[in-house]
Amino acid sequence: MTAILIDGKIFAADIRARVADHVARLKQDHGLTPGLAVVLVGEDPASQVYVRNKGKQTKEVGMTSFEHCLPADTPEAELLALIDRLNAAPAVHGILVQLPLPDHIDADKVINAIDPAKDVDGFHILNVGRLATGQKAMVPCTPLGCLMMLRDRLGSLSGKRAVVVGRSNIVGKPMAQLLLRDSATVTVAHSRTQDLPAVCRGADILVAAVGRPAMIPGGWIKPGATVIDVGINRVPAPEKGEGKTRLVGDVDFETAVEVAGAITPVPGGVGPMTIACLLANTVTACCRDSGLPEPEGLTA
Ligand SMILES: NC(=O)C1=CN([C@@H]2O[C@H](COP(=O)(O)OP(=O)(O)OC[C@H]3O[C@@H](n4cnc5c(N)ncnc54)[C@H](OP(=O)(O)O)[C@@H]3O)[C@@H](O)[C@H]2O)C=CC1
Ligand SMILES: Nc1nc(=O)c2c([nH]1)NC[C@@H]1CN(c3ccc(C(=O)N[C@@H](CCC(=O)O)C(=O)O)cc3)C=[N+]21
Repeated sequence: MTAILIDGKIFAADIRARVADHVARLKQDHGLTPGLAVVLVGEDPASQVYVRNKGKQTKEVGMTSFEHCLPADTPEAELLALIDRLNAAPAVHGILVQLPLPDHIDADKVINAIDPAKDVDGFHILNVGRLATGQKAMVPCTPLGCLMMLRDRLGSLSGKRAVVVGRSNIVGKPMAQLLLRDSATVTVAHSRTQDLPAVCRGADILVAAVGRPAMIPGGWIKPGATVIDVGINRVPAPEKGEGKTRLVGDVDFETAVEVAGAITPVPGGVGPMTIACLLANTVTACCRDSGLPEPEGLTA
């Protein structure tokens, strides 16, 4: 059996087109342009690439992109002062502070300083609490993208057995909340989970968000399961030449594709959806801010 490939690139392009449509209407009917501010502290090359990509895609859908790249030794107080300014800026509807932050900065403090209405990452404690209690929230982009692909693939998730491997605040926990909200039976596994292979084999829906290259082999997957691979791991690729690397997920794609019913590839799966959902959240934030109807089908 060979799994159906869930193409995140095509899916994300469709979301971006719908976002662009809504942005055009906001401009035409209300003279509004949604704005997204991305803040990067430090010079991590991978993060710089992501920030550049986000800026490019933000402009492509007709929104305004504000980029703030600060040196790695920026004092926490200075970052907090920037967030205050962005909170107060009417042209900024969404704020994203790229994680991880340098060690001398308290990430929780920074995240909770963002106006919850502009928290397009959905990491602010108020949005986390709203999601957990079923109130209208800003939903974290990566889990939101995964949920959209799962709903598209499976229709209803009700009663399905879902296993999320990983319990981070940015992926695993909000993913579990979204699956629970759609009435899946959810198990959250992590580094202390006993007999992880058996836990995974029970999953109709398996979401891998660990950060360990190809750690989940086909033998851990229930035949026909839907597998969402969130992992983004850069590994050496000597076959491409000396010093070259390639991206792999947390799932061992070659063996998993033989067992799963459907699977997301890496790259080209969850990653592009994350950025598309960030743009969607920014439009949603802009509409909520102005008391206008939100775009349909772009929120959880
Ligand atoms: N595609 C995208 O858009 C995005 C991709 N990512 C990628 O997703 C992956 C996960 O990211 P993130 O959630 O931030 O990572 P974290 O490092 O914050 O969390 C990793 C989780 O995996 C668990 N874990 C680690 N080792 C094992 C193991 N051997 N068995 C079972 N569980 C284990 C940890 O358990 P414990 O809590 O017990 O330590 C932890 O809960 C990374 O590869 C990251 O690059 C992240 C964000 C967006
Ligand atoms: N505040 C905050 N919010 C985030 O959402 C956030 C963050 N910090 N820090 C880092 C992680 C990681 N992340 C990715 C987004 C897109 C791709 C992506 O587009 N990946 C492409 C490949 C890109 C490449 O080739 O390098 C793909 O999978 O096809 C990957 C990873 C968002 N994150």
